[in-house]
Amino acid sequence: MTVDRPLLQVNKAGIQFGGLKAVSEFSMEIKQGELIGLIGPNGAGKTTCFNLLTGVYVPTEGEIIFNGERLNGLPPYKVTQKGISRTFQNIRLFKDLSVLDNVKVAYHSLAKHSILSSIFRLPAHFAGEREMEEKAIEFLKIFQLDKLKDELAKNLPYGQQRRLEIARALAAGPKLLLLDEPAAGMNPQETHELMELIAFIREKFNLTILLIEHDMKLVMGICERIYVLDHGQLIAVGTPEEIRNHPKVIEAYLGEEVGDDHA
Ligand SMILES: Nc1ncnc2c1ncn2[C@@H]1O[C@H](COP(=O)(O)OP(=O)(O)OP(=O)(O)O)[C@@H](O)[C@H]1O
Repeated sequence: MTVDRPLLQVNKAGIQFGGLKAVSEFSMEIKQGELIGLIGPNGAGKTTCFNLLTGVYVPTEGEIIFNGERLNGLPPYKVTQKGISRTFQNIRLFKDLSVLDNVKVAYHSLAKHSILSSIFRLPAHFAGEREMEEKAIEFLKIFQLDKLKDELAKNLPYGQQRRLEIARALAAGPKLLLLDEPAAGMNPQETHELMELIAFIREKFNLTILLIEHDMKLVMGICERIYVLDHGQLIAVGTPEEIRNHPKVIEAYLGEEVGDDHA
């Protein structure tokens, strides 16, 4: 399934906030279909990398090439349109909207019907709405949230909110999905189910996935390659086995467990 061409290429990208180089000379190459992990101790710069990739921050150095196009300077919504979707470390849902509407909002940008037909409520609008709703329910079924479609997002337990956020990110039709600590706050059973779900959606939607995760069992269990950041710098890239035994990684995590449990 993996095709031999980089979908994402990051060349020595970085960003400085005042005097602080939050990330510097960060390079990464991800091929279509890969499932890659991004790890590092607290404050290493992982979320900042996601913010650079998604247009939240404009890099002060280097470049980001996605699908052959330079992304530097594009606003987040354009980056999404280009095919990069994400979830957030602190879940960001429309908490007072229903589960179904949370997914429809994301799907809306892809809907075929025009604004004009929506305003005049032409038949195409209703066909578009119906199509959108059916599609949204399909996504919810994959995440076993379809029976909760009318529930307000804020009423869902934490693990389900995390799954809903992934469903919404997927509904935007990404080629590359960025997951920021998808297992945070989940119990071991939920984490195990999430691992299976990530593997499943990757196959089903022919996705490329980059995930930040502190749960080493999850990272080591599903990622093919892992990038390790420390103090804003890349200190290692390799297979889970290589990373587990990498002296710089062990040093960076000194006092923490880079084994099977939480880091
Ligand atoms: N907008 C900003 N302004 C100033 N400093 C920032 C900004 N965003 C991030 N930083 C700093 O950049 C560094 C990296 O932060 P980042 O959140 O990317 O780390 P992280 O690896 O995701 O950490 P964690 O695992 O704790 O979430 C930190 O020192 C942080 O304070």
